[in-house]
Amino acid sequence: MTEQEILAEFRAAEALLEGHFILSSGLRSSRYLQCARVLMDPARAERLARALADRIDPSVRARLQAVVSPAMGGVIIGHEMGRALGLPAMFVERPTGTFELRRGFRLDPGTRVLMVEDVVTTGLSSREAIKAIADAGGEVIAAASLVDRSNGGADLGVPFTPLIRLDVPTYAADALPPELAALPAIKPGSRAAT
Ligand SMILES: O=P(O)(O)OC[C@H]1O[C@H](OP(=O)(O)OP(=O)(O)O)[C@H](O)[C@@H]1O
Ligand SMILES: O=C(O)c1cc(=O)[nH]c(=O)[nH]1
Ligand SMILES: [Mg+2]
Repeated sequence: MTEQEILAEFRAAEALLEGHFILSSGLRSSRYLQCARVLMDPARAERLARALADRIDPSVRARLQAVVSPAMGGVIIGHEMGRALGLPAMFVERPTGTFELRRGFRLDPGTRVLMVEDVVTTGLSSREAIKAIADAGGEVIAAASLVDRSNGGADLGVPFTPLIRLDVPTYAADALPPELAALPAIKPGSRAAT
């Protein structure tokens, strides 16, 4: 799948949003990739997951034993990556504020895991998910996401494969450009605001 074809999928899903967004990290942006809209079409979700799975280094792919993704945004793409790779797919969630494996999901010690996100901006959620997987006994050997909007800034500590990289600026809340400050801010994601 080419970058143009991937972007066309996002456009067709009306997932490229413009406005004033409060991101998971607290940073602000005039653009938001709403992956839930992309993934609401199961055929599209399957197509994009197959394209993402194809990009993972084959020598890494061959060693993977499980997919684990951080809820909420990672759940659907994680499940589709499990389908594409023929692996079990689990998720970590944070009802108490810190990601943990619940619902009877478990990892045998040393299970080699692919951590799958929908979007990576600062990489904080990915790193938190990787720690939760390690705490549960898994070994994250690679990470993947639909979108990398970190502008090369996210170090996840493992090889990281995004389906598409998008160059989208972010701003500290106290350093907004005037056109952004003029718009009401909305926070689409589910991380509790601090
Ligand atoms: O790289 P980061 O700076 O951490 O930002 C990316 C994270 O933000 C979004 O999740 P969010 O925390 O908004 O919650 P959700 O997935 O539960 O909706 C997205 O799903 C990633 O997990
Ligand atoms: O950083 C985020 O919270 C974020 C950015 C984005 O474009 N899309 C998303 O789902 N989350
Ligand atoms: Mg998330």
